[in-house]
Amino acid sequence: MNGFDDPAVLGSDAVRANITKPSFARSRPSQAEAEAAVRTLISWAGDDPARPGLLDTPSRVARAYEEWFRGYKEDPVELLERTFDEIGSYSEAVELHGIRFHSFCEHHMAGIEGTAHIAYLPVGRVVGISKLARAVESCARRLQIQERLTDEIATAIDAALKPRGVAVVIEAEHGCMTSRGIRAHGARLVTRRMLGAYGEDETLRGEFLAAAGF
Ligand SMILES: Nc1nc2c(ncn2[C@@H]2O[C@H](COP(=O)(O)OP(=O)(O)OP(=O)(O)O)[C@@H](O)[C@H]2O)c(=O)[nH]1
Ligand SMILES: [Zn+2]
Repeated sequence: MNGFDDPAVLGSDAVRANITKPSFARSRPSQAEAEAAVRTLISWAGDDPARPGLLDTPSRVARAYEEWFRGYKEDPVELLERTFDEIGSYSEAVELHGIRFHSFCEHHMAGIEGTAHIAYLPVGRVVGISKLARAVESCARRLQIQERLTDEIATAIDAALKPRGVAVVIEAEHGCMTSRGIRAHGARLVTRRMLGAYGEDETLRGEFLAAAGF
């Protein structure tokens, strides 16, 4: 089983819709408005946005936001759709481990530093491995909670490749829990999404988790 035949088990249409390029980009404020907002936050933090060292900061922050939130301009499914079908009779798991990423939590806009591990069981085609890492980046460079990030990566792979199964595990440290609040340094959140055969086959799932270091 693959695709969206069973939304209760596999990635749902709602998740699929969320990871495509969002339509709210139409109402995007201007760069001048973004820079004014940064000046407001500098004042709120207690500093003077007019002092020389901070004069260029709003435009730098706006440029940094273009990078940090680049994911809103991308569609991870599109990135994954360039596939190769000359794979002989290969149908074993394809696994990519240790994909480092940087994201932002949607509650505090604090950094999330994490590592993703991915596996899928190809049916007649595979994707270039860099595209798996690009799909992680595309989903991560948005405001996220880790559970949804995990789900979106799995759903994107499932939608693009129609494999027999997809497994995604993410371990990450959340800045909102380490630099503020409870200050639980070193605490890591682990989330996983198992679709198709990975949801059904405990042995397969166990092999993947062991290879991912769990
Ligand atoms: N499940 C989940 N929770 C997250 C994630 N990122 C941040 N959070 C949590 O989101 C919650 C937001 O809770 P609130 O009580 O509204 O915010 P807060 O008062 O700043 O909470 P504290 O962090 O406990 O000070 C916090 O418990 C965060 O730890 C995530 O990716 N997944
Ligand atoms: Zn947070």
